[in-house]
Amino acid sequence: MGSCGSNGHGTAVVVVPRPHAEGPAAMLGIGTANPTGVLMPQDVFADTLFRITNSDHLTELKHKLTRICGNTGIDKRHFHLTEETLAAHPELLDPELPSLGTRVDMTVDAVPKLAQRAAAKAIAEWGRPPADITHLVFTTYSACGAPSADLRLATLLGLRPTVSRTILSLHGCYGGGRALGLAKELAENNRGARVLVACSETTLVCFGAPDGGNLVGHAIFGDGAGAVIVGAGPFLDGEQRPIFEMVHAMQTTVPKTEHALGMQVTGGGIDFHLSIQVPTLIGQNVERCLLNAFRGGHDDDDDDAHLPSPLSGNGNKWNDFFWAVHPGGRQILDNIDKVLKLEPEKLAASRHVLREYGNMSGATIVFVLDELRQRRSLLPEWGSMMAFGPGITIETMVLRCPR
Ligand SMILES: CC(C)(COP(=O)(O)OP(=O)(O)OC[C@H]1O[C@@H](n2cnc3c(N)ncnc32)[C@H](O)[C@@H]1OP(=O)(O)O)[C@@H](O)C(=O)NCCC(=O)NCCSC(=O)/C=C/c1ccc(O)cc1
Repeated sequence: MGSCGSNGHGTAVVVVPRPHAEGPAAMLGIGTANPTGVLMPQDVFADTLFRITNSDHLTELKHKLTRICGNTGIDKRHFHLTEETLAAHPELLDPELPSLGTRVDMTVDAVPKLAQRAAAKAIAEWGRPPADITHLVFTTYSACGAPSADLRLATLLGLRPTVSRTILSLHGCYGGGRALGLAKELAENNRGARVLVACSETTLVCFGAPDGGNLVGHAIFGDGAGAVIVGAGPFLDGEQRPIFEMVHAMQTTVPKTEHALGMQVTGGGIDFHLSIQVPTLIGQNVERCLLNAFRGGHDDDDDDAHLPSPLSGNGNKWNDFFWAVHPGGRQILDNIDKVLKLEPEKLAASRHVLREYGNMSGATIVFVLDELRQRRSLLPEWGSMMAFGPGITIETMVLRCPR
C-alpha cells in the first residue's frame, strides 16, 4: 500500500514502500584475507616479541608468555606490523609517548585494503558486479575517523554512490556476528537488497611492549579480514545460490559483566581488558542463548514451529547441529564443548581457524563460516553461529545449510 502526497505543483506523488524479500536472508559469497607483512609461528612468538620490544630482561614474563603460547591451540598468526615499521616508530613501544595518531595513520589504509581483498573474493563467488551491492556494513575496532574505512572500501571496490553504508566500531570479537545480524535484517526488509558485510581487524592499534596485564592478548590476537555477501530471494541471474540461510538472529547481554571484557581508546592506542573470568562466563551462558535462539527469540517454552527443537526427543540434541563458534581462546572452546557435551569434531572448524590464524576479533567468525562450508557435504541441515565480545555480548544465529 502506497501513501499519497503532493509534489508542490499540485501533482499527486505516490510513494511505494519497498516490499519485503522472500524467505530468510542467506550468505551468497564468503571471502577472507590476511596481511602479507608477517607470518609468525606461535613457537617463536614469545622470543620474537621480547626481542623486538627490548624486553628480554623481563625473564619471568617471557617464560610465562612462552607457557601460555604453548597452550593456546594456535600454530601461527598473521600481522600487518613489521619489525622495520616498529623500529621506525619508537612511540609504539613507549607508553609515555602519544602514539594514537601514528596508529590511526597506519590503519587508515591497512584496514580497508585488507577488507578489499576479502570482499573481492566474496563478490567473485557471489557472481554479480560490485555495482549491484546496495548496502555495506563494515566492522572494525580500528576506526577513529570520519569518513572512515567503510567509505574507503566502497571507493576501492567501485560501489555506487547510493550504497547505504554503516560502520560498527569497537564491537570487538562480536562485531562480525552483529554485522551479519544487521545484514540479515537489511536484506529481508528491502527486496532486492544485496549487503556486503566486511570485517577487518589489525592489532597495530593495540600493539605494545609486553607487561603483566596484556600477555593473553599478545598470545592469541592476530590480523585478518572477512567478507560476506548477504541477500534474500528472489535470487538474481548468475547469482550464487545460498551457502547458509540465516534463519534467526539474536543478541544477548550477560547482566553485570561489563567489567569482564573491554576496550578503551587512549593516547597510546587502544587498551584492552580481558578478565580471567571470560571463558567461565561464556560457558555459563551459552546454552540459554542457544535455547532462546532456537525458540525464535522467546525466553520461554513457546517453541517456534519452523525451527528444530534441540529439546525434543531424548538425550543431547546439540550434536545434531553444525557449529560456527568464534574461537575467542582455546579455553572458551573447551568450556563450550563441556557445557553442550559436544562430540570432538563439532568445533573442528573453530579449532582449525584458531590454529591457523589465532583470534582475529570480529573477522574470525567469517573464517569459521568459510572453513565450515568447505565441509558442507558432511554438515547436518541445521546449525548455529555464535560470537562473543565486550558486554559480555553473545551473538547467536540459527543457520540452515540448504541441500
Ligand atoms: C589459551 C589460554 C590463553 C591459556 O591457556 P592455559 O595456559 O591452559 O590457561 P591458564 O588458565 O592456565 O592460564 C595461564 C596463565 O595465564 C593467566 N591468565 C589466563 N587468562 C588471563 C587473563 N584473561 N588475564 C590475565 N591473565 C590470565 C593465568 O592466570 C595463568 O597465569 P599463571 O598462573 O601465572 O601461570 C586460555 O586461558 C584461554 O583460552 N583464555 C581465554 C582467552 C579469552 O578470554 N579470549 C577473549 C574472548 S573475547 C575476544 O575474543 C576478543 C576481545 C578483544 C579485545 C580487544 C581487542 O583489541 C581485540 C579483541
